[in-house]
Amino acid sequence: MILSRQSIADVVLVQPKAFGDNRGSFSEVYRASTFADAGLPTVFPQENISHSVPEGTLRGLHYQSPPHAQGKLVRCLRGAILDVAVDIRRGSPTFGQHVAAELTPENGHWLWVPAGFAHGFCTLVPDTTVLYKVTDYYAPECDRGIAFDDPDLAIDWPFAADRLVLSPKDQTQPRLAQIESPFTLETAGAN
Ligand SMILES: Cc1cn([C@H]2C[C@H](O)[C@@H](COP(=O)(O)OP(=O)(O)O[C@H]3O[C@H](C)C(=O)[C@H](O)[C@H]3O)O2)c(=O)[nH]c1=O
Repeated sequence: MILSRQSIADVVLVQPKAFGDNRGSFSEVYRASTFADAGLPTVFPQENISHSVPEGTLRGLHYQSPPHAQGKLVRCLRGAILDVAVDIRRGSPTFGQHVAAELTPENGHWLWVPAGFAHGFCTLVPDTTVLYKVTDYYAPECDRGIAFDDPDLAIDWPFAADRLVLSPKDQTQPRLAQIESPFTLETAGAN
């Protein structure tokens, strides 16, 4: 299992090793000791699966505010996504910058998105299933969002806006400049 810190060092791409043979393959996709050695959390009290039918389904950009901020460990079980993590930690030298990674069952990668980041993905093909482990429980009162098309974020989504499928909530999220992020580099913590 290879853990690679990305252009924003707190975001980590996790690449499990696959053992192939004539039957198919086997991978250890999570090992607490490896995560602990890398300074990543090892307690994920909730796990989510979302299934998106149309290609171009965009879920995000979401985060939970403290006291229920969530780190997310994201993988794609079927189909393909462009997964995006946006640094919203006030005082961070990479505030407003993002990491994007293509996640597929074929590459088997996870993306680790720490608390203090807004998260979203866009499906690249129909019938895409995403599984993600989170470091705190769902708290609807702490559910927050940022506009996927915030020009200050300059995220290069794979489809034009008129081909994207969004929830009503995600069609009306505020821009990052319009909110006061509840996170600072100190409160969100590095990991
Ligand atoms: C997130 C969540 C949602 N729900 C319920 C609330 C709604 O009745 C329904 C759909 O929720 P929502 O439209 O917020 O689902 P997504 O748009 O996929 O939201 C997720 O999308 C992006 C990618 C994220 O990173 C978050 O994990 C999460 O915000 O599931 C729950 O019961 N538990 C949960 O943990």
